[in-house]
Amino acid sequence: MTGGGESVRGAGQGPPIVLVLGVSGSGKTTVGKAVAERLGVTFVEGDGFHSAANVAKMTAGHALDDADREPWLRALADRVRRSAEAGEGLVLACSALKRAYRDELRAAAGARLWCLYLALDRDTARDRVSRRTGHFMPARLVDSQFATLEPLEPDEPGLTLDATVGLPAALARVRAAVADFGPSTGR
Ligand SMILES: Nc1ncnc2c1ncn2[C@@H]1O[C@H](COP(=O)(O)OP(=O)(O)OP(=O)(O)O)[C@@H](O)[C@H]1O
Ligand SMILES: O=C(O)[C@H](O)[C@@H](O)[C@H](O)[C@H](O)CO
Repeated sequence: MTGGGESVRGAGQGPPIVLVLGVSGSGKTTVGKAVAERLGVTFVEGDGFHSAANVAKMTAGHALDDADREPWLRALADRVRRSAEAGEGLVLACSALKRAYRDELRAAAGARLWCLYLALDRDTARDRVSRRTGHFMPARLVDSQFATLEPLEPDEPGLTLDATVGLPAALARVRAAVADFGPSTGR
């Protein structure tokens, strides 16, 4: 897999601040929770920071635009900054589809942001989202997610992971990247 190519250790001192990103259905919540448990750090669900208006817009089948995402990203950046300043680790599940969105979160985290990009094909994303129950995101918005997506770039510390590999393999890949982490996160 391609990706930033740096280990989490390369992301700086202290416990990691991991951004799990990708389109809807890529498994950010599923993988992010497992990674947080593995690292022994707090998991934060980015969807929980959307305004009611944003959720209503997506539920009605309309994609968010930059203006809709701006207050959401600001709130997430504040959350990330709080952990960074406290020296705490964090796993944040957040679509972060554009490079500029990730740059905003990276600025809030200082050198400690490490990106786990879950790369998924469109058909699988659509299939997963349409089968999922109890979630506001309609499958017809999956195309807009791909239209907006800017994949992880080589200079962004992190890892690009095939999102179809399954949880055990995903965790093994992350574990390899975080293997050198210190006692505050290692298990
Ligand atoms: N590796 C996987 N293999 C098969 N199914 C998966 C995998 N990862 C997640 N799923 C399933 O795909 C669906 C979407 O997963 P999840 O909710 O974690 O994605 P997400 O990226 O957080 O989505 P969203 O951004 O829409 O909240 C869920 O039903 C989940 O069980
Ligand atoms: O930036 C966005 O378009 C949104 O964050 C979406 O990605 C949704 O929140 C998510 O996919 C729904 O679960």
